[in-house]
Amino acid sequence: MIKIQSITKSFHDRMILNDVSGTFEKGKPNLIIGASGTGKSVLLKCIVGLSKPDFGQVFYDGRDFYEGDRDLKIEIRREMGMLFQGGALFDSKTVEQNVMFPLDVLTKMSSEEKLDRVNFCLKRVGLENVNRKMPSEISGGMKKRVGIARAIVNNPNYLFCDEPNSGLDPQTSVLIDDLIQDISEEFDITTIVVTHDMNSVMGIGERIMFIFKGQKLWEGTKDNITHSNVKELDDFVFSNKVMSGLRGK
Ligand SMILES: Nc1ncnc2c1ncn2[C@@H]1O[C@H](COP(=O)(O)OP(=O)(O)OP(=O)(O)O)[C@@H](O)[C@H]1O
Repeated sequence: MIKIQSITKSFHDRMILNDVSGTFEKGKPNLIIGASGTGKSVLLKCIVGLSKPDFGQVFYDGRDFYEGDRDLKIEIRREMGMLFQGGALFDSKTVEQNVMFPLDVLTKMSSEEKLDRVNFCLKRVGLENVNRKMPSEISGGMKKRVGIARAIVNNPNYLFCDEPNSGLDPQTSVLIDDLIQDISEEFDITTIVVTHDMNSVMGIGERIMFIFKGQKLWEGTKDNITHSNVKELDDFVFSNKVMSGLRGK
């Protein structure tokens, strides 16, 4: 479980995050949603340690990340897997080399052990016989799968996905969402997904935190998101044409 407490962050005297608290549970995807520019990515960066909050704490299963010493930070970082926007694969490396990269950097595993683990993860995301392909030779959806395989290759306790569906067609998006959900459950990972995709929200939104102008205005599930009585959330949810149609607008 990840717990955040009173996360506050400004850039050049402009407050981007204002006193955001909450918990992200193990074994499921926890969604952070909100409109563009509302502070979701900054919040994710504060959580993973890429941007230090001006105020507030982040606890990884009780371990205070920012108060911890260098060794604790390294230990927690080793337990993180990240899926970046666009997959962020190394273009000059093969699929196999891309997925193996964290093992090369973070472990002392033998070549055979690394290859076994890479093949296990590629199989888990539904990719086989693509080890020697270059990223330029595979589709956007396959790149995302490779990104997921790389994110889980080192057995993370925590998985962070920033807009995992960007650039994907709706059908492929659903497959990627389902994969993220299944993997979180199967390997008992605390997963945080940043998204503004209502399809994802209605698909895998068992735990949702809604951010509006740097503040947490609501949290709940996909089942109660449509009757929250929070105007800003309604505006966000029903700006989606499908959702608006369901509401009978
Ligand atoms: N390093 C920075 N310096 C100054 N301002 C920043 C910095 N990083 C982010 N911001 C500002 O913080 C605000 C929130 O940005 P953020 O990227 O978190 O939005 P977001 O909700 O993730 O949006 P999107 O869905 O479009 O990615 C924006 O106004 C952005 O310009």
